Amino acid sequence: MTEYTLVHDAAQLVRNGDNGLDTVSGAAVAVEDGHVVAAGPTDEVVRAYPGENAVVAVDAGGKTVLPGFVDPHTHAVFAGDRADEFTDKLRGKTYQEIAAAGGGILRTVRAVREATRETLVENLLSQLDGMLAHGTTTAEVKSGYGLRPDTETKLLEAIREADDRHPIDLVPTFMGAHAVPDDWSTDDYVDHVIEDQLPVVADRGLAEFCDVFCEAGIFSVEQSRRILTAGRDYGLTPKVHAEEFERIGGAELAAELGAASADHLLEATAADAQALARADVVPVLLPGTAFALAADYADPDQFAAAGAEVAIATDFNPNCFSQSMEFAVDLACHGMRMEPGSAIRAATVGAAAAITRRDGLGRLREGHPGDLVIADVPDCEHLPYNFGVSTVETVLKAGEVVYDAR
Ligand SMILES: N=CN[C@@H](CCC(=O)O)C(=O)O
Ligand SMILES: [Zn+2]
Repeated sequence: MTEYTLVHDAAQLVRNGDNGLDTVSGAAVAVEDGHVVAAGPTDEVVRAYPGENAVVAVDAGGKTVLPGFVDPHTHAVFAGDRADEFTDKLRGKTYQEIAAAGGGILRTVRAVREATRETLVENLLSQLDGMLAHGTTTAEVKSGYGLRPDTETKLLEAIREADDRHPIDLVPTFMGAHAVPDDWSTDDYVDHVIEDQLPVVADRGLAEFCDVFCEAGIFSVEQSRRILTAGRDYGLTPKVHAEEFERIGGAELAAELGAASADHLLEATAADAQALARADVVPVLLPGTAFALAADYADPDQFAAAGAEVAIATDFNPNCFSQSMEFAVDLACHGMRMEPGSAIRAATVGAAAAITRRDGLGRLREGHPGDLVIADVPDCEHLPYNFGVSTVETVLKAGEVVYDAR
């Protein structure tokens, strides 16, 4: 007899179709060998996969079943803490002023350079527990707090080890171009990233994507192009931090290079949105960052109007200290004014596309990964409607219960 997991009698199941959520009421999902083998009305599913023969059967009566969240933009591996900078921001300091005074990214770089690999792994595992408790089953994690070959690889090795030890699937991104270290000219540091960091990262197969903080005063479009093109030559797919504080052309660069995603986009224009959509680059919107910076939110409508599959992410980092995709969905609705269905799609299918997983991750359909969340809400509209609390009750990864708050 085959071994399968059954989740049955859900008040609502979100399957995600080619467009829209494709919901089913009174539904069940069966998962075998890590993949969905049936997802639809409970009576149809249990006819083929009866509860009494299931290895695990979970009654989702009155609750909503949705695909596990994919978080496509995090800086989740770091050491130290910057809570005092949060208070400084509340007192009126800007992100750039804090960075210029020795805080910000370079402060976390100092802490990471002093930390052992084991500490970084333990820190990341503990953050992943928080992410899982809010429904994340796959997450991208960037390096970028090392800024030297040894410390960038230390971060990426920590990501690899945490991936082996934690149920959340991790997708590693090399981001040596996250900031310019003290005592370097930007051009020299760009050469260093290309000549001394990228080859080591690529040779050791430590990353899938290469990202750059393309921003006024950090890396110009031309410098970003050099790094991303070199990364692409090593087989790393480009991603771009684009138009966060100033619009300098990062979105156009992402379109030109066929990047997997362009992220932040607070200052992006409708023309940028169209360029991204034409090039099939996923706009990744980070409502938590705008919330933490008290900045204006990105405008999701301009990306949707251009025909893009929009993604949302936490941007979890010491400046945006939220591990929760549930909160990202809440903010996408309450802050960016996305409708609940659009926000949930952006946190699943859209987010999977942002890490080039367009093969079924983020959908609960036959043949697709059995990663799912059972939320204690009668339908998915209630998930962001009931903001500020966790509605995630149970999480299954590849059909196995990996988190259970019941
Ligand atoms: N904008 C650049 N990088 C991060 C912030 C990292 C940090 O402040 O430590 C971001 O995506 O928001
Ligand atoms: Zn980022």
